[in-house]
Amino acid sequence: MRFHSSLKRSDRTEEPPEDPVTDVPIRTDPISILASFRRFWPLTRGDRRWLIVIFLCAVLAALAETITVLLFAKLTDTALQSGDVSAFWKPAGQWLAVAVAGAVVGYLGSSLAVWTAERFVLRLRARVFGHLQTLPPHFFQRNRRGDLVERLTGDVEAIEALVVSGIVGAASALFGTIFYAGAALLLRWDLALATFVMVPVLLVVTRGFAKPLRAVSRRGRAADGAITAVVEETLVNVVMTQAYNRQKDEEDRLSSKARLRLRTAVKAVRLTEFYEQFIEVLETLCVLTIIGLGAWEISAGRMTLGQLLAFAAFIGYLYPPIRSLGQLGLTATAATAGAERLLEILDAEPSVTDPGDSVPVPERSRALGEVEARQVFFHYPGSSEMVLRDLSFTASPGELLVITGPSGAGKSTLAALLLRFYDPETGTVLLDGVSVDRMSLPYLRRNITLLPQDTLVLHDTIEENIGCGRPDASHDDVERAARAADAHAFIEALPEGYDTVISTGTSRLSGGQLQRIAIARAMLRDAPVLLLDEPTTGLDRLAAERILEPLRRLARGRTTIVITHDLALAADADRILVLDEGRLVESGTHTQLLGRSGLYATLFERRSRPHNGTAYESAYKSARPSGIHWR
Ligand SMILES: Nc1ncnc2c1ncn2[C@@H]1O[C@H](COP(=O)(O)OP(=O)(O)OP(=O)(O)O)[C@@H](O)[C@H]1O
Repeated sequence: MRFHSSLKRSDRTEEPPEDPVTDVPIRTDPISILASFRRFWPLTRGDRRWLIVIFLCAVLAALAETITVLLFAKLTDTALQSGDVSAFWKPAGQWLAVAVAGAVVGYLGSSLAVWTAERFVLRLRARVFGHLQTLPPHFFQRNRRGDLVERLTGDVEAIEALVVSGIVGAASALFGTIFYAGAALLLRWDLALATFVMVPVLLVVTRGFAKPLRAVSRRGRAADGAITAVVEETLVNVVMTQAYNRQKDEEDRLSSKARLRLRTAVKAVRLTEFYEQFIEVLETLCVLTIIGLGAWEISAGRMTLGQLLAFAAFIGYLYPPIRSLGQLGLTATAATAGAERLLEILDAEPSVTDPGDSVPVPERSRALGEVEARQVFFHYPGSSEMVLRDLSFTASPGELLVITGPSGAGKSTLAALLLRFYDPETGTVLLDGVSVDRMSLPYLRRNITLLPQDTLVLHDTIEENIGCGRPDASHDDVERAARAADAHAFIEALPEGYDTVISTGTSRLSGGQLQRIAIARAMLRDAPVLLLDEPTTGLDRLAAERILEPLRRLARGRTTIVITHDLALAADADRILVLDEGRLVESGTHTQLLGRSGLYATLFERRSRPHNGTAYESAYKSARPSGIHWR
């Protein structure tokens, strides 16, 4: 079987060094503005015609501006200098008409630019979010959730500033530069050339600012990510924070990241402000040069006052677009920091590929539920430790299989392989005799229902939380499933019943009640294979017993694989597999395994006397008749 050995950046064993303050890996291979642009430009597909319209608007707006300056010169030289009021109306009317036309195209261009930019953000966010959801569990173990959230929000917008607003701004600045420079050259090419010497100075200065700004932006983006990560982690663990009086520690943790953000923000502002003021001084120098030269030319009779004012206006107009071109360079530089962070997500590869339509099973059909592992060897990407070794077993349709063993034996890893979050290095996992890597992922996962240790709750109503097991389910279906899961009574007792909104961490429901909601969801889903990962973890014996009856109903007629340390659950399994250090060391029924005096018997013995006594064992024995029986 195929193994994905071509590890991407995020999978490498050798991790890049981390920034000591932001805890974010430092990139050693920064990407260029052009490369960032090329990677994200394809996302503008579909809006390129609007970009052309925006460019046209920019051309027309610059043209309108140029014409108004020429009309202003005409007015000065005719109506103002001669004192002939009748010469005022025509150029004034033309000026107004051109100004209105310029305002209309300006409005159109700006609105379209914002619309296009927002659509780009939407698409990019959807792309990154979509890709994120295909990534394997170990990607999320290595990246802090809050930092990923920041990438999806702040970094996405930074890239928009490069790709859409960037080129729109560049086009508008470029057309402005061409028109105003052209008009200045036409008016007085010699004077114009004399003032243009500032341009190379401007370019050199902009280049000099780009590198330090890029470094400071990268640290700023990383600090934003670190702040979001700390807030997110603190909110998720708020109970622990309060119980351990860690509020001050959490505040300090946030403050250290916020101070870094402050330092980088101040440094960035200082850099850009210094740049701005430097350009202001250059501009003033330029205007003074024009006035000096112009006064000399007027006194020699080679220039009219109107021409001088128009010329000065063109040069004055010329600087903002040149300056914004320079600023765009800085914005683009800052955006590459965001691009690097997003590409770390987009370049991370899913650990499995979906064969999609080339499935060897009828896509709509329901599997029979035979699950098999054949000589499976597996280690996690980026780790050389073999977690599963030569593992083979078969679970027949309808069979109840319990997988147990010491912590770290590889039980949850086996579940991850059955659901194909990973492919084995060698060996095969099969459903109904077909290797799982030959069937589409939706088909495979539709046929296996996972009930994980921590009940997965959507921030939604109970109705939706159960109903998402089968999207076309009616309220009656939901209620039937809830009754079968022994959840109906407590749901009905809630003031808002099935419309009660629940969410992870803030739910009003107990662990056992949440489990029963998850069981109802699984009932609706009605998959032939059921994978239960520690279904009784976190529940006391009474609550555990209470969910066993609905679990038993759920398991009926399905292949059920229960991963558990709770050997009370193992008693009625058709077969128990005992894993140790990734190997299958024992297999048999509860009675057979106890008789062998091997690892299972030892684990059972140890778990039966957790408090220097036999309380658990006697409770277990007495509990058996009431609810521990699966069948
Ligand atoms: N993402 C990962 N990357 C590298 N190693 C991992 C990863 N996840 C788990 N492991 C390692 O794989 C081994 C098996 O872990 P697994 O969670 O499957 O054990 P388990 O039997 O389910 O343990 P427990 O009963 O405590 O849940 C452990 O040594 C663990 O450290």
